[in-house]
Amino acid sequence: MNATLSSSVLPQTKLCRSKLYVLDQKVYGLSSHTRSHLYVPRHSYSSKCTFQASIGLSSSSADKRNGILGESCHSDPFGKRNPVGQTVCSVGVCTYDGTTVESPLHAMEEKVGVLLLNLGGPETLNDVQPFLFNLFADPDIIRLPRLFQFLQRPLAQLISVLRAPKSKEGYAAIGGGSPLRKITDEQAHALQMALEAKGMPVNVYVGMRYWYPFTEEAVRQIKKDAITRLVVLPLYPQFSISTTGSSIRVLQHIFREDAYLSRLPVSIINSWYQREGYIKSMADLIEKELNNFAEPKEVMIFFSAHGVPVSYVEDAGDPYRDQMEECISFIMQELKARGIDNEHTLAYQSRVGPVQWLKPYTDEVLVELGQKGVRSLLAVPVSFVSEHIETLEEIDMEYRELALESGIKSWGRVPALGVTSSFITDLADAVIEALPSATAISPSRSISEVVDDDPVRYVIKMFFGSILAFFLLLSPKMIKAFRNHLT
Ligand SMILES: C=CC1=C(C)c2cc3[nH]c(cc4nc(cc5[nH]c(cc1n2)c(C)c5CCC(=O)O)C(CCC(=O)O)=C4C)c(C)c3C=C
Ligand SMILES: [Fe+2]
Repeated sequence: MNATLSSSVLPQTKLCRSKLYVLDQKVYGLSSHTRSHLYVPRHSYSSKCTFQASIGLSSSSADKRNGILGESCHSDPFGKRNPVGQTVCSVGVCTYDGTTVESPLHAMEEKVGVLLLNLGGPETLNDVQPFLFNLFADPDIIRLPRLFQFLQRPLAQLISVLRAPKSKEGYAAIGGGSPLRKITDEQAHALQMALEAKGMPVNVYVGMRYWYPFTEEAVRQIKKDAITRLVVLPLYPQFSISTTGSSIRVLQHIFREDAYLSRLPVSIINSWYQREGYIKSMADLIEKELNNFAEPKEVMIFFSAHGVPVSYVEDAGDPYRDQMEECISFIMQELKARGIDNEHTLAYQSRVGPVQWLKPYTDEVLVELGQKGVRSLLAVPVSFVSEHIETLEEIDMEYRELALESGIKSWGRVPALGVTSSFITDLADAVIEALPSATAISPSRSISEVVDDDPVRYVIKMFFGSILAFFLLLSPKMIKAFRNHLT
C-alpha cells in the first residue's frame, strides 16, 4: 500500500457535504477535498462537515451511477487500492451531465501529470495593460448580465487602459513586475521533487490564467508528453468563482474541444484550505513571526484576504467567504492547541471598481484598530501562497504605512508559504490522494457555448459591442466615473 495513503493522520475520515453552485448553467461541486489529511481541530469539528468512519470499495460503474454527488472508491492506478476513497465531486471533475469516462489504461502504462493553475502576473511594466485586459475580459471577473456579455472585451479594453497607470505604479514599486511566475515555477519544481521522494515520478506543469505561461501552453505540453492521468491543482487554498472557478472553466473548455484530452482521466482539487498540512504550515509561520515581537501575546493576528464582490457570494453562491472563515477558524484552533490564543481578526483587501466588496475592508479595519488602542499587529495574507503585488506593495507598503499612521507601533507580516517544505509535502499528499479518482471531462457542451458558436451571431455581437464601446470611450462622463473608482 502506498506509504502516504496508508499513513493514517486521522482516526476517522471526514467528509464535507457536497454543495452545488449553479452558475450560468455551469455546475461547480464544492465539497472539494479528499478525506485524509484534513485538519481536525483537537476538540471540535467543523459544523459544516459530517464524518464517516467506514468507506466501502466500489467499482467504476458506481461512479457513473453516482454522477456528480456520487461516493466511490477507485482502484489505485498503480495496482493498489486507495483506502480513503473519494467523492467524484470532492476532488474530481464535476461534469455537466454527470457522465464520466473510465480509463482503460493499466498501471504500468500510466504517465502522470500535475497541472498547477495560477493567476499569472505581468513580468515587465509593458505587460501590465495587456495583462489587465486579459483579467477584465474574463467573464468570471467582470460578470455581466447575459444580455450585455457582448460588451465584455470592449469594456475590458476600457478598464485596462484606465487602470494601467495605477497598477504600473504598484508593479514599479516591487521591482518592475510580478514575481508570480518565478515562485510558481519553484513550487512546481519542489512539488515534483516531493512526489519523486514519495515514489511517484510525475511531470509538473504550470498554467496561468492571465499571463505566460498560459494554461493553453501547459495543456499543449501535456498532450505532447502523452500524459495518461492528470491531477489539476489550483494554487488557491479557497475556492472562488473568480479564481479556481475561472481557471477550471478555461480548462474544461480546452479539454472538451480535443478528442485526446476529453478522454484523459483528470482529477481536480477544488480547494485545500482544510488540509492538515496547510493549516499547520500556516500556524508554523504565524508562531515564528509572533516570536519576533517584544510581547508576542499582545499582538493582534490580522488575516487579510483578497476580496471578491459581495454579489459573488450572495447572488452567485461563491463559497469563498465561508471557506475563508472556516480556514481562519482552523488556523486559530491549531494555534490555540499550541497555547497561542492571541486576538485575531479577518478583513478583505484589494477591491477594484464601483461595486460593494466583501467587508470589512482591510484599510478601514486598520484605522479602527489603531483608534481602539491596538499597538502590535501581525498581518497574515491568507488567500494566496506566493508573494505578489498585494503582499509586497499593498500590505508591506500601503497598509503598513496606514497602520503606523493610525497608532499601531509594532508591525509584522507573515511571508507567503512559497516552497515551505511542510506545505509542499502536503500538496504532494493531496496529489497522491486525488489521483485515483481521475475521470474524463465530459465532451458535452453547455447551451451557452453552442449558441456562441454561431458565426453570424458572433459578428453581430462584436459589431454592436464595438460601436457601443466606442461611444462609451468617447463619453467624458463615463471616463471620469471609471477613473474615480479605479484609481
Ligand atoms: C484568492 C485570490 C484572488 C481573488 C479572489 C481575486 C479576485 C479578483 N481580483 C480582481 C482584480 C485584480 N486582481 C489583480 C491581481 C491579483 N489578484 C490576485 C488574487 C486574487 N484575485 C493576485 C495574486 C494578484 C496579483 C498577481 C501579480 O501580478 O502578482 C489585479 C492586478 C493588480 C492590480 O491592478 O491591483 C486586479 C485588477 C478582481 C476584480 C477579482 C474578483 C472579481
Ligand atoms: Fe485579484
